[in-house]
Amino acid sequence: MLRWLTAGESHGPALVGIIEGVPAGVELTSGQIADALARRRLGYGRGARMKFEQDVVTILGGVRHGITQGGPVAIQVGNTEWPKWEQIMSADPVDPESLADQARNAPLTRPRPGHADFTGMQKYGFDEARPVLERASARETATRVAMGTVAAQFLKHLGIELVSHTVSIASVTVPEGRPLPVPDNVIALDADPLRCFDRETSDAMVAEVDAAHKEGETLGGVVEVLAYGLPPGLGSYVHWDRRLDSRLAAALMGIQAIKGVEVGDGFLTAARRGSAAHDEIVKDADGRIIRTTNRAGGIEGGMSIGDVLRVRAAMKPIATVPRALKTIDISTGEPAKAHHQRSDVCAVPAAGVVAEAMVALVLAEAVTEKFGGDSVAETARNIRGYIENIPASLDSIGQ
Ligand SMILES: Cc1cc2nc3c(=O)[nH]c(=O)nc-3n(C[C@H](O)[C@H](O)[C@H](O)COP(=O)(O)O)c2cc1C
Ligand SMILES: C=C(O[C@@H]1CC(C(=O)O)=C[C@@H](OP(=O)(O)O)[C@H]1O)C(=O)O
Repeated sequence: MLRWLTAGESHGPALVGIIEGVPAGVELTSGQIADALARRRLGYGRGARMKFEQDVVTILGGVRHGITQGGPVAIQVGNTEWPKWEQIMSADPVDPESLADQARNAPLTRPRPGHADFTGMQKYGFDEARPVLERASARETATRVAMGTVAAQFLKHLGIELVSHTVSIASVTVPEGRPLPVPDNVIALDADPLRCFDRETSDAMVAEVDAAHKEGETLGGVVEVLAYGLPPGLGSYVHWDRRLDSRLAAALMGIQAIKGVEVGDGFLTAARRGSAAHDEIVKDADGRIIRTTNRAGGIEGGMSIGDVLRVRAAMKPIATVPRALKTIDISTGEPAKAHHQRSDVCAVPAAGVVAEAMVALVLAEAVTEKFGGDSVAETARNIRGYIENIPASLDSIGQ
């Protein structure tokens, strides 16, 4: 069993994550986690905070000399902005006088539409939005990417690799039918300003972000995560919460600002006729059982089928719109404009990296569930044994 938790606030001293159930023997260094966090900071359209803040990674437990030991892996991601927030976000009580003259401490009484601010105040009994936004902020996704790096390293040992990329920014979309990016494309993808593999589309996306920025607007978009090298049979059809697709959907939907998830061709499939909607089963020249297409995105009956996994997530436009939206000032009861200090114009490329981490975590959990193993060598052996025991009449792997 693999489980994980995150804690920490956007402007607190640090974020922290613990992942439990990672087998021993996985190669993991703080440098790898720092590299993954740097990828999350990429993307044309991200705000000022990405430039002046650093993610400081410390592995607090579970790893020795670059190898997991089988115990919980604890990772701290320090906020370098902490000194400015030390009093406002202090865990221990502070003298209210010491805060009085700091503009930063002004109560946030103009809740921002599209954020957790207003309902969070109602639900938790706060008279301003600071305590809500501190935890609701997507700053927390730094920890998810750190946890996801552990999962991805584990999967890599088993020959499973992930790729994420940007499919659309607002209405600018990669044309249908382009070949999917493969793990070898990752460096080029990360070098693209929007993490989009299609040069022309990427240029159009940059122009779209510039136009939105100029007009005080924000943008959303769609990201896709692909997983290569999965064995057939992760997840199950026997119960709804064991389905791999339902677990992936929940994980992706659990990312701040994600409003839709598709598996494979998703909503497009609903508009097709049955004969053009599924992936027919045939034999190739070597007698191996293959699919003619991958419209299902590598999942049938809630299980991986051994083909490329393909899931998409749709992100809404950033809710802190510079051209501020209407709200009510809770301190006066009067109409007002929502609080706005700064924000990303577009965080879709970063959301792709977060989505990749969430998919890695779901897949790592599904792998440990099916194959177990206290060491990664044992997990790999169990996978090999399973594959070797699939009868020749059902062989879709070509062992
Ligand atoms: C990587 C990432 C960065 C984000 N950056 C911002 C931001 O700078 N400003 C903002 O208002 N929302 C930002 N968001 C989105 C908010 O966190 C999100 O809109 C808010 O939590 C409410 O969305 P929800 O209703 O889906 O929870 C970001 C989301 C992600 C995934
Ligand atoms: C700090 C990060 O993202 C933040 C997510 C976020 C939000 O409202 O979700 C709002 C912004 O923070 P602030 O309101 O302090 O400018 C982003 O910078 C990060 O991703 O590391």
